[in-house]
Parts: sequence; C-alpha cells; structure tokens
Amino acid sequence: MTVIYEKVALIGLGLIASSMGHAMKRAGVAGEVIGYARSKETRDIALEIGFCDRVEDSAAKAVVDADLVVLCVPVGAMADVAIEIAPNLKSGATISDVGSVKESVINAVAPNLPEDVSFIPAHPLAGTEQSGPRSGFAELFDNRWCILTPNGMPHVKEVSDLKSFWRALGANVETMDPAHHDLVLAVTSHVPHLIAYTMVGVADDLGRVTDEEVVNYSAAGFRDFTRIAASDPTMWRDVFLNNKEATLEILGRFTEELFDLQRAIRRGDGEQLHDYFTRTRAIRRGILDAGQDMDVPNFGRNMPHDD
Ligand SMILES: NC(=O)c1ccc[n+]([C@@H]2O[C@H](COP(=O)([O-])OP(=O)(O)OC[C@H]3O[C@@H](n4cnc5c(N)ncnc54)[C@H](O)[C@@H]3O)[C@@H](O)[C@H]2O)c1
Ligand SMILES: O=C(O)C(=O)C[C@]1(C(=O)O)C=C[C@@H](O)C=C1
Repeated sequence: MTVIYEKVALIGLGLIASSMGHAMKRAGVAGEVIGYARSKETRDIALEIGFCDRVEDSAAKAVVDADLVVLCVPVGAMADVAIEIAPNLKSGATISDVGSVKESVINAVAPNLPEDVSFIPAHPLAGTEQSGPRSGFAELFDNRWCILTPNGMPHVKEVSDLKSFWRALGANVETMDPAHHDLVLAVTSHVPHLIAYTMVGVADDLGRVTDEEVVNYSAAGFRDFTRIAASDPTMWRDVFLNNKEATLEILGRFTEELFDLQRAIRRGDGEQLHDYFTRTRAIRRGILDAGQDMDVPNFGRNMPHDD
C-alpha cells in the first residue's frame, strides 16, 4: 500500500483513534502518526503499544505540518479543539473528525478553521462499548461503513484521498448529507442506545427490589443490552445533546409504537403482536439475505421527516 498522507495527527487517543493508528500501520498509508492526548499516561500508552510514532503534549503542537488531522474527541469537545489547533494548521491540510453526529460538529468546527484547509467530516460506523487507548484494534473498521459528509465539495481531490484512506483502513465509504446522516443514525444507533440505557436502568431498579434476581438471571437478550449500556457516558451524553432534534423525532415514533403494542398486550390481541413480530423478523432476514450488515447507511432513507 502506498502512503496517502505523510503526516497524520490524531487528536484524542481513545478507542477510535487507537484503532485508526493500528489500521494505518497495517495498511501503510501514513508516513508518520502523531498523537495528542491530555494525559501523559495515555500518551505513554500510545507509544508503548505503538499505534503512534510520536506524541505531543498539546493539540496545537501535534498538528504542525500534518497533512491529515483527525479529531477523535467526544462531539461536545470538537469546537475547543478546533479553536486550539487552527493557528498551527498547515496550508492545504485536510481536517476531519470521527464524531457520531455530523451537523453540530460541522457548526462547531468549520467556522473556527482557516480558509486554506479542507474540512471533510467523517463517521466510521464501527465501535465497541470500550474506550481508551488500549481498547483499539486494527480490524475495527473492516467491512464497516464510513460515512463522509463533504457538503458542497463532493468531487475534489481531498475528498477522494480521504475516501482512499478509509478504504485502506478496511471500511466501505459512502457520502451523505449531514442532516440525513443524523436522522439515519438516530434510528440505527442513537435511539437504540438510549433504549438500552433505559432498559438496563429499569432492570437495575428492579434488581434492588428483587434481591438482584434480574441481573443474576439475565438472559442473552438482556446481556446484549448491558453491553450497549456500558458504552462511554461522556461520548453518549454528547451524542444526545448534539443530535437533539432527530433523537426526539425518532423517540416520538418509538413511544407511539410501544404504546400500540402495550395496548395489544392489554387487550390480548395476539394477531396484532404476531403480525408486528412477523414484519420485524422479515426485516432482519432481508438484510442478512442481501448480505448486508445492519449498518447500511441508507437504512431508513424513506422513513421520517417528509410525512
Ligand atoms: N465508541 C464508538 O463506538 C464510536 C464509534 C464511531 C465514532 N465514535 C466517535 O468517536 C469519537 C471518539 O470516541 P471514542 O469511542 O474513541 O472515545 P474514547 O473515550 O475512547 O476516546 C476519546 C478521547 O478523547 C479525549 N478527550 C475528551 N475531551 C477532550 C478534549 N477536550 N481535548 C482532548 N481530548 C479530549 C478523552 O480523554 C479520550 O481519550 C467521539 O466523537 C464518538 O462520538 C465513537
Ligand atoms: O457496536 C457498538 O458497540 C456500537 O455501539 C457502535 C456504534 C453503533 O451504534 O453501531 C456506536 C456509535 C457510533 O457512532 C458508531 C457505531
């Protein structure tokens, strides 16, 4: 594989940045990987594990001369980081991010960057419930989607280089309008996380009443909820605060359907329940038959906002 960017700066060295570092090493697409983390401990781990070649103790120093800068911090921290690095960015550099929400990140970052750089937001649809520099691995992005939202600059060379970069890291690349991205992700990721957090919270409340029975005898389905609900609290707080409108829209739809099913259970309407579950079963089977992952980026394209 040939080098796409001579110097890549990763700002914030957690799950996604460390996975990118490992995947860049595997692919050989970066001449040098420079990392910045707030704590010395994290910077030392990055060097010890080897997913960065060099670390700096400020974001402003890390981006000097970098051809690609990737902001890998929680969505709510993007603006501050952009302000800090702006004076030191190399003319012509590409600035990107990996935030789970796109419109608010664009609003927070773009106005703070100089005009002679290209800002191309991105979101790899891959992760785990782990966080921190030791949680990353090279295969995280393999055969997963990475969505770019390069509003207004769909064909420029900087965009095609960033696409090649993510493909080299193992991902399939798609471009999308930022607002549409946020709506789709509210359906496929954000509201499902909120539901998992709530269900585990409810079980925990019950567990206190029933002497931990709920937790002790948790079945496989509930265990999957607990994995999701173990995800990083800062990251997810920021996701909901920054994708408010779409989350509330989808949550509204969800609660309406939930009330419908609640009523069917109360009325003993087995037919309604069976029909509903038959429909949802077919959705998963359809996705699997088509050989697609659950992360298809156009999942829900014909859903909400225009009816
Ligand atoms: N975890 C996932 O499943 C996942 C998947 C795709 C995208 N993302 C997005 O990627 C980004 C990073 O997530 P992650 O899972 O790697 O999180 P993480 O918690 O593993 O890493 C984030 C790092 O950013 C640092 N940080 C926080 N605020 C900072 C600040 N103001 N300045 C500098 N560093 C700061 C933290 O100390 C931490 O090391 C988030 O925006 C998240 O929405 C996460
Ligand atoms: O698999 C998981 O643990 C995830 O939560 C990953 C997941 C998702 O919802 O699919 C979470 C947030 C991201 O922005 C992208 C991916």
